[in-house]
Amino acid sequence: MLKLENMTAGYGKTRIVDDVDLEIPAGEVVALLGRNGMGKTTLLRSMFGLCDVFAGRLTMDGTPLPLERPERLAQHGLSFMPDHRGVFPSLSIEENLRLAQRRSYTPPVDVFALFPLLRDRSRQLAGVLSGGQKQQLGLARAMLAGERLIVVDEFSQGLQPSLAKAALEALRRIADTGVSVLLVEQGPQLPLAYADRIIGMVKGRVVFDEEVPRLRVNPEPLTNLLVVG
Ligand SMILES: Nc1ncnc2c1ncn2[C@@H]1O[C@H](COP(=O)(O)OP(=O)(O)OP(=O)(O)O)[C@@H](O)[C@H]1O
Repeated sequence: MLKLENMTAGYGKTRIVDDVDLEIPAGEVVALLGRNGMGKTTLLRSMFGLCDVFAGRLTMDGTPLPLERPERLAQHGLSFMPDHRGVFPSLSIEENLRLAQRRSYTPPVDVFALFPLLRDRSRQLAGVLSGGQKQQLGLARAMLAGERLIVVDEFSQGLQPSLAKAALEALRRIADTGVSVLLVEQGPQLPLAYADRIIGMVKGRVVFDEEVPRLRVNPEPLTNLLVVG
């Protein structure tokens, strides 16, 4: 179980994320939704020491974790794919994947079956890939590294719909083995189909946290979140 308590964070002196509590139990896929500029990216970044944190605590299964950069938290099995995908452009696809792979962990999903491009072009530099192709590499890296937690910003950015669906199904299978998954997504369709919970964010605060089956019956909170704000 990942637990984030009283997170308040931003940039310089500006507070963007305001006193957010978040829980993601092992085995759950949680989607974070909200209109542009509401602080979703900043909330994810705050967990990985990538913005200024004014207050807040991160624990995994009750053990406090430092709010440190992704490469440090990777040692604990926590992976983060940022909105710019976080791939190493001057390394090959193969090298990018090898760096992400944990020695003692194999995810329950074959990333090459999911994204055949990664095998077909394994020797090519990541820097020459298109945005959608980098997204596939970034997601594969997150799946290989996230033994306990996978955090993904802008999940379906640049992916064709069938691939986005397959990738989320894969994350669902990974979660089913006890991994916590948190993803930011622009639209509600994929989260409504595959997530367990949806968290809504407005102006740096969590405004609702609802089980997906309830939202399927009554999507009003989602409509308010994404249309009215
Ligand atoms: N590096 C930065 N320095 C200063 N302000 C920033 C920085 N990055 C983001 N912001 C500001 O923080 C606010 C929240 O941005 P954030 O990217 O967290 O929102 P978001 O909900 O992820 O939106 P989007 O979907 O557009 O990415 C915005 O007002 C943005 O201008």
